[in-house]
Amino acid sequence: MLFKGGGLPHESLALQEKLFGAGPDYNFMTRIERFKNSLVRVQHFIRCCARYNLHDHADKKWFEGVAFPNEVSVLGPHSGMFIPTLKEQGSEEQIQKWVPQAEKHQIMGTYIQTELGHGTFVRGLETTATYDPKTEEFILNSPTLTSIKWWPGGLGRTCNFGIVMALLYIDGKNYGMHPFVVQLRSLKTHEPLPGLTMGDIGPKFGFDTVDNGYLQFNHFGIPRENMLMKYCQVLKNGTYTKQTRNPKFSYGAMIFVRSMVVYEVAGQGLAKACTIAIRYSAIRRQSELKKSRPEPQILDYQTQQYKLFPLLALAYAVWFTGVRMKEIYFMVNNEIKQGHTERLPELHAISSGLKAFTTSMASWGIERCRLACGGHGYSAASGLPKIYVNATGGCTYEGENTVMLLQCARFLMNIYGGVKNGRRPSGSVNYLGERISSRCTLTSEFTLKSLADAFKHRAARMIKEASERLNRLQASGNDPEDSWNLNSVVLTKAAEAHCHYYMVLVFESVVESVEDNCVKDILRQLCQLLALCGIQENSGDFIQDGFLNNDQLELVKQKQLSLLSEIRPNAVLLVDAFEFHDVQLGSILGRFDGNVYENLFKWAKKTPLNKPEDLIHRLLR
Ligand SMILES: CCCCCCCC/C=C\CCCCCC(=O)SCCNC(=O)CCNC(=O)[C@H](O)C(C)(C)COP(=O)(O)OP(=O)(O)OC[C@H]1O[C@@H](n2cnc3c(N)ncnc32)[C@H](O)[C@@H]1OP(=O)(O)O
Ligand SMILES: Cc1cc2nc3c(=O)[nH]c(=O)nc-3n(C[C@H](O)[C@H](O)[C@H](O)COP(=O)(O)OP(=O)(O)OC[C@H]3O[C@@H](n4cnc5c(N)ncnc54)[C@H](O)[C@@H]3O)c2cc1C
Repeated sequence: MLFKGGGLPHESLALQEKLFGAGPDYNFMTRIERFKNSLVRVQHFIRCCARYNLHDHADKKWFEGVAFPNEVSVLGPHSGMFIPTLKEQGSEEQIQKWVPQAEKHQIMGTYIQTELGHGTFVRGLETTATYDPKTEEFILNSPTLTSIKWWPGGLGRTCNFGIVMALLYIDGKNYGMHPFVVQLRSLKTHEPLPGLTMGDIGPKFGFDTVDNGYLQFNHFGIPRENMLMKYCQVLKNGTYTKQTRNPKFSYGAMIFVRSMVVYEVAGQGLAKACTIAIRYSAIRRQSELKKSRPEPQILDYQTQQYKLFPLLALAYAVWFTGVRMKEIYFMVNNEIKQGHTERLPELHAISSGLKAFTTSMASWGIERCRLACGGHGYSAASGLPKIYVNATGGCTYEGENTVMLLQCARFLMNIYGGVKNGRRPSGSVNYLGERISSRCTLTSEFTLKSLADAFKHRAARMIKEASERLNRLQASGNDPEDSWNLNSVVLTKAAEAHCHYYMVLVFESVVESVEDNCVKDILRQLCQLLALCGIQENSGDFIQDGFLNNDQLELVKQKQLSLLSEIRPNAVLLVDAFEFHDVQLGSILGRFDGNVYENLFKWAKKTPLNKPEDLIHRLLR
């Protein structure tokens, strides 16, 4: 109950739905079968929402976790981007018009921004929306090959609506990127409307159950009322008005999804992979530890613990950080709604940074879990390939990770520059206003405070050095843009150090808040392990300025190893605490009942290659 709290009733309801738990095995389906099967579950999910009166977004999420295990359905872009953008960027009238239809799934939408030629560089997008005061329409057009919209989830076959990001032109003047609600397909025939060329972009690394699509506009007219007008308006006569608000408000949908991805994608993905690998390591026996004794569980090998327990600690850390990220998002978004925009830059920076930092760590961690499962980890029956291909998409979508780290670094450089000019930082960066201690106080006790302080020191130093290096590059004659590029590796590392510190701090605060002493002790061990592994893996960063000395590094190593033995008795319980149902794990290796071998054998017998098939038989005869 540490993790799920109020969500359990909805999860249990979903688990009662036969259509979700049973059915054909995902691994034996072709892409088209996977897509169709997902659509069947989407329709059933929609019926369940009506039957069980599920309106609240969080309640639906619990349900979705069972209905679409380890995959994104077309409901992802609809409920994660289309509806939130309508709500955040639409006027009251527009919200009244579209949101109820969208929430009842009478219209299905997606978020259409990326183009063939540009994804990262939003200001480089080329799709135009030209206002015609005579017809009171915006004419959407794709002027070049590279302006064809490319990637939006659900665009290929499913969605009949979309929010299209396009450059607004009035009277020949470019007003920049704006969001437009566009009907794409007939509500009767589901055919694309005339003036639109659209379809699926083809097979991908993962995301098989989503029809990511392309869309080309050929002078396609939409009513004036379809530009989302909360922040900017185009009047009938073509007059453009805007509130004196931050132009980056039109990027709001991206901040929302980035904030959610930390928990939904990185936290969940890594926790599932750890559950599978640790449960399996308690079942699998191999080799000899002692002569003439039974083969040990592979989880008893120190090297196996060294592979998996730091990932378990990381899974807890990312999970807690994801929960905190969601809270911050809703808090700051409420402030923004009330006109207080001061914390928007910080929200953008921390959501960009954490999205990048945690999805990269989770992808790397999921792959290590697979390796830790040996041969059976390589089988689709482990469930790990599916978890990996879907989670690793999070490193790219919603802002490619390097680019996101650089956005975070940009904020850190601004703040650090301000501190140099006497401004006091606050929130997640308040430590940049503190004096950096030059010596580490770490002792063999390894208090969580002293560990967090070590990460604070590392982040503050790396940010300071990145800023000073930037200044030096400029002082030696490089222009600001070249200096930035020549410093960008250092900048991304500074941003990572900041995010790492943030994650350790969140974990520490969770441990401190736990009242049950037994749980607290176990979580403290995990938090210590997370921090100690972080120090060891990045030891250069901690010793470079003499902050940590060799004796302290030796202590770090010793404590790390002793924690492995201390965590071992609780390891399986610690993954059970995530409370993933077998349906959600989709893994034979990670089954709760531990009945791995019998089920692997049953599963292999079902593989389609074992069925009589004429052509294969003839070729082999
Ligand atoms: C319930 C939801 C669950 C969700 C769970 C997820 C499950 C999965 C579901 C669906 C799966 C897939 C969804 C994927 C959807 C997509 O991928 S949609 C497309 C996303 N595209 C991107 O993310 C593009 C990335 N690029 C950008 O964001 C920007 O172009 C850029 C930030 C890289 C640069 O923007 P630009 O306008 O050029 O800005 P700069 O000149 O660099 O900076 C100017 C200042 O603006 C600040 N800023 C930038 N972005 C924001 C922002 N979003 N908010 C606030 N402020 C921003 C920037 O820091 C600069 O500030 P200063 O001048 O003060 O330094
Ligand atoms: C599974 C999936 C789902 C998606 N869903 C949607 C969707 O629903 N709607 C939608 O609109 N889009 C969607 N996208 C598109 C996605 O948002 C973009 O692919 C993403 O933002 C990355 O942009 P890009 O493809 O242009 O990468 P690129 O920018 O071309 O990245 C390639 C390389 O260039 C580097 N690079 C680029 N710019 C810089 C820079 N300024 N500084 C340093 N390095 C740089 C990157 O770090 C990277 O290594 C989806 C993508 C995927 C993979």
